[in-house]
Amino acid sequence: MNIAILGFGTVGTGVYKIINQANRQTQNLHVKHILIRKNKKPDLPEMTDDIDAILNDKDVDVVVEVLGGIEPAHQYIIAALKHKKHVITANKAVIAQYMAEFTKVSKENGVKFYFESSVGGGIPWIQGLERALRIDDVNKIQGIFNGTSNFILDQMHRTGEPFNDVLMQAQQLGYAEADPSADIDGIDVANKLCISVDIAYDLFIKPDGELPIFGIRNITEDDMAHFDQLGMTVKLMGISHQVGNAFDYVVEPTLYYGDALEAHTTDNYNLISLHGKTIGVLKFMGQGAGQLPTANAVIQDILDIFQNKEHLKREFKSTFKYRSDLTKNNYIVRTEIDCSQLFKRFEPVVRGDYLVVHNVPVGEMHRLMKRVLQKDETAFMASLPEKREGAAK
Ligand SMILES: NC(=O)C1=CN([C@@H]2O[C@H](COP(=O)(O)OP(=O)(O)OC[C@H]3O[C@@H](n4cnc5c(N)ncnc54)[C@H](OP(=O)(O)O)[C@@H]3O)[C@@H](O)[C@H]2O)C=CC1
Ligand SMILES: N[C@@H](CC=O)C(=O)O
Repeated sequence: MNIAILGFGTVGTGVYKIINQANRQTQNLHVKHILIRKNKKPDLPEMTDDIDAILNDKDVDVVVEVLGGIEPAHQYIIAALKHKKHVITANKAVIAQYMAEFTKVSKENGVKFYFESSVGGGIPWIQGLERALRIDDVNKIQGIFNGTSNFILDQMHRTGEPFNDVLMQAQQLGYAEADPSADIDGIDVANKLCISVDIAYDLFIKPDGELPIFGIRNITEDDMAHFDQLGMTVKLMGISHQVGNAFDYVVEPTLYYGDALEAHTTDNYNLISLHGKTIGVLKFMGQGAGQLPTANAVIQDILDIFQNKEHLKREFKSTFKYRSDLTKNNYIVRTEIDCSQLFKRFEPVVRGDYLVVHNVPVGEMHRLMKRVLQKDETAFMASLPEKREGAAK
């Protein structure tokens, strides 16, 4: 099976390395072309800067898109599908925007479009979700979907190092996006949550407009110490529920008690859960970012194509509507401004430097926090877990 890799950065290099180890079932895979940027000097014989040469090469069976970003990734994926090449991508940003188009064009051309590595890096999450959907409706998804932000929060918690130092380490380790603001501002989680929701509810939604997103850019060492005193650990979560004809989704920092599995998800690991009627809660854990785990998931997709393994068919026929008040949470807020008035409907209680508000519809909380951020751009918030007997809240 002949493969063309578009983009030779962290993931592209990983795919090349694993294929060239030719171990077990990868022995029949062969990298024929690697697309590099124009003006870049090729340092491997497979390298070319000519996308048309790749598209027009009849011997290329699979195109692996790991350029990142929206264009030209979108354009190249569509062109490859139209040239009857199977496409595999790790690029969640482009999938979240164009999942419906990619699905349609791949069907029309009788080729596969697979993207296991785009959500959860090396974790077989898409495959697990698709398997669950063979039997159950999945009506809740919740996950630590971003390796970089998890690495940052975990390192800050364990070592007390400042945010920017830890972010730099995540970049050096190959976990972060080319623009790491996608990791720390929750955009990457939003992309992955939307892809998961697209599959779970058979509903195509884009990560813009109504999806409430609050990232971890503003978290401080003092916040971490405070949460620690409360016996809690903070994680950046993507969460969606579906009830009747409605669904909701949110990306926000969330506190967990020390005995929750989420609290024990360290380093670049992700932990993604689904809920189905007969399976109950199913959790998937593994390295959510990094060269080899991500490349491993890319190659699993290539092997699925090689072995003619079908994935779930998507039709996007559901008519569920987004409801911003489907879930209500308690939240802890840190801001220098007095916002008791703003939150007066939600039983605000001042706890030292923090304000705790109760039973706030998620969409409303994010609208109110936007107003807080206009006056105090350093403000931070996190949702609180269900109260337990005798636990601090
Ligand atoms: N790193 C990870 O852990 C994971 C990454 N992903 C996704 O995989 C994709 C790739 O990520 P990653 O490998 O980390 O990113 P990198 O930035 O390391 O690699 C991308 C490579 O593609 C090159 N490139 C970009 N645009 C073009 C173009 N138009 N023509 C030719 N080459 C181009 C870049 O060149 P240059 O350096 O010159 O810009 C770079 O070498 C992204 O979509 C990312 O979100 C998914 C899961 C995990
Ligand atoms: N930047 C992403 C890479 C994998 O998707 C992350 O940190 O999770």
